[in-house]
Amino acid sequence: MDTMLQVEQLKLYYITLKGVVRAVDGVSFEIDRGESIAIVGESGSGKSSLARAILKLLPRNVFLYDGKVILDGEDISKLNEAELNSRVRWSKISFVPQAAMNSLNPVIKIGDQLIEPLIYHKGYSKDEAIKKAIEMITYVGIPNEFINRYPFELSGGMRQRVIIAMALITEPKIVILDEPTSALDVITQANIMNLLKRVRLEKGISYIFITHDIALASDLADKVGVMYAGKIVELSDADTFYTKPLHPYSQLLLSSVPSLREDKNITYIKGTPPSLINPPPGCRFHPRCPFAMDICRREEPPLISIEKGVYVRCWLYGGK
Ligand SMILES: Nc1ncnc2c1ncn2[C@@H]1O[C@H](COP(=O)(O)OP(=O)(O)OP(=O)(O)O)[C@@H](O)[C@H]1O
Repeated sequence: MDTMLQVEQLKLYYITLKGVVRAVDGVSFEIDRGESIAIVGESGSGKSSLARAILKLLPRNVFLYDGKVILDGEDISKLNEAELNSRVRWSKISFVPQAAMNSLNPVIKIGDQLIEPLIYHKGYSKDEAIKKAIEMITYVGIPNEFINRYPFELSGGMRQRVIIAMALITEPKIVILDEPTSALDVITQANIMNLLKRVRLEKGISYIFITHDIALASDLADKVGVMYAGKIVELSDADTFYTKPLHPYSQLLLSSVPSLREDKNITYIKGTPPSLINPPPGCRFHPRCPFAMDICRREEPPLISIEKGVYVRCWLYGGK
């Protein structure tokens, strides 16, 4: 197949007064052209940090940034800011950060905000950019006269559509969406999900969809990566993941989701996610794991290959 993005042993550590936070600790996965992955996990597991590490959008307190991010054959983790801005960010990968709809500039009209990436990253003239902005805003389901409105004149769902239009306007190959529906009511959430599905189908775009809501992720993803304490603990195709989750953490995550179709017992995951400054030795999940064995407390499990495309980081599946 045609690999679009390959993330290899990516690490992003932060330095703080309390110590080094290992937010992304050796994450690897790949996606083919047009394929999508959902990265799921509890709050604080490192999902947003992973998104920023892929784009090399690093805060000032970085302690370590390491690994490879190979996009369309080029390792973009080695590029400098100027190269990333001119050739990669927006043009090849767009990023919709958490709560992006609230970060639209309140004093600039929607249209002027939409054309910015085209002018700065794609070299469009203003007239060409306006034409494209009108086309895009209509495509995401907003009447074109809204390009002359200010963000406060739009509902939350409309602002999220504007953000999606902005992410798509430069025709990137990959869009990273960090909790794209979490601030919206359920009906608007469903509408935005439908829009994202349509975009995917029509434009053949790849998504990296970051969420703590695994039920939502099931709608969009071909693959699922479960993050726990900075590491991927299960990587699988979506069908296998939702029908036969392997890692005890994945099983607990899935059984904590209520379902309208089945009468099932809802369980919750006891305890809290570990500190990323002093994570537990061995498997980072062992203090919360109902199946923890001796080895889990001592040695970190490797990512074990179960079948093609299905990996799990758990001693229950072999090893020593
Ligand atoms: N700049 C930073 N400096 C220090 N620690 C940070 C920084 N950014 C994030 N962290 C810490 O890194 C860990 C991972 O955070 P991150 O936001 O990546 O997780 P997340 O899974 O996306 O969580 P959420 O869903 O709540 O956003 C957390 O412990 C967080 O407090």
